[in-house]
Amino acid sequence: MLIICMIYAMQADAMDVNEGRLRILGETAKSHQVAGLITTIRSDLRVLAETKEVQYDKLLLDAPCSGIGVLSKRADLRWNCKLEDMEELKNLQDDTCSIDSEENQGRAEAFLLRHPEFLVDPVDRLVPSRFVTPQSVFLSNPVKHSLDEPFAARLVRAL
Ligand SMILES: C[S@@+](CC[C@H](N)C(=O)[O-])C[C@H]1O[C@@H](n2cnc3c(N)ncnc32)[C@H](O)[C@@H]1O
Repeated sequence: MLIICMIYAMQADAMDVNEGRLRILGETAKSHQVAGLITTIRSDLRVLAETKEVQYDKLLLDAPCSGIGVLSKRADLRWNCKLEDMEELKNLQDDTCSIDSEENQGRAEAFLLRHPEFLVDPVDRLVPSRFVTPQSVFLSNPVKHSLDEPFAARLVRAL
């Protein structure tokens, strides 16, 4: 739901600068009876990346993008996070609501160039083959498939 969901054992830390989004997450978690598993943290991810006081094994990044994959609903034009801030991680899932390859494959490829210790974890065992690109990441067509999250890449630290 939020920009990142950091998972440690059965616990998840959800971080966002937007208090309203965190409140909605808290309410949703409560209604699904998993509130005890999620800690919401109001913070700027860039600050966390600089202090590096916390380390996680897995991270789901739903970073701000142009949102052009869901233009019928909204357009979030900020792009505040840098994938390279996540270099301490073992697993990273990068999702966007965009159909712009520069914001999708372009970001993942640039990260992999800077971090050769990471590899793409192929998504073909997780989603139908029509959503799997030759680079083994998830890509859907919002018009054709009526899905709001057009892109996802799973990156795993190999070394
Ligand atoms: C694409 S939206 C994620 C929306 C979320 N998946 C949801 O369904 O509510 C990106 C989120 O990143 C948050 N955000 C933007 N810059 C941030 C930053 N520097 N640190 C933490 N959160 C940030 C925004 O407040 C926004 O909620």
